[in-house]
Amino acid sequence: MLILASGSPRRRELLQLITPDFEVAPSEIDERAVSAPTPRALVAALAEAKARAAAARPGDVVLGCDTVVDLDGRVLGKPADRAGAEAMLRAYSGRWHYVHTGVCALKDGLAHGFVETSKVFFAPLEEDEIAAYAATGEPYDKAGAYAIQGGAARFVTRVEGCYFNVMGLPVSSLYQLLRRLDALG
Ligand SMILES: Cc1cn([C@H]2C[C@H](O)[C@@H](COP(=O)(O)OP(=O)(O)OP(=O)(O)O)O2)c(=O)[nH]c1=O
Repeated sequence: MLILASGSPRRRELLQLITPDFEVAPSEIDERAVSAPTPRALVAALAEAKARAAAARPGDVVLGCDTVVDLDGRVLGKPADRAGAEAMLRAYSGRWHYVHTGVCALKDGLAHGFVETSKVFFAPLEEDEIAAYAATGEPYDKAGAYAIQGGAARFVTRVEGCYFNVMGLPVSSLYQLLRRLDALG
């Protein structure tokens, strides 16, 4: 069985685009206990830690994932509060940033993983737009304080790379990996 070790409703929806045959078993890890030299190495390590923390039976393939925004090498995860969310949105105004998602598929104790990177450009934002978006509450459970599939769609003028990767799961690359691991039923 394919197990999605994630509590994210977005990831569940996106995995449905690949296969209906999976179970969801969110794994709780202390993300602050994991460190890495680069944002890409960090999402890879967190994805593997989430996959290894989930309960699995022999033959299962367990999927762990982690998404962060990378602004000039600085990792932006979920904002702590409204001021934090507004500061992140202000920082994206009129420029590119990267979004990295680490994916780890664990099969018989062996980790098969990759990191996918997309580039996102935000239009120049004014203070009233930033405040209004933060006030919707949408940024708080999102890496980097925005949802490209939600209200932040208004701000994103360009995406280079996989759109779904920005939402939390690089659908096409993951499909290829799951096919290779014979995990698609
Ligand atoms: C940038 C961005 C992130 N996100 C979401 C996807 C993820 O749910 C979340 C990234 O946080 P993560 O810590 O990667 O994941 P999570 O805590 O939501 O779920 P789990 O650890 O159980 O797998 O941000 C969007 O939905 N849209 C976006 O545009």
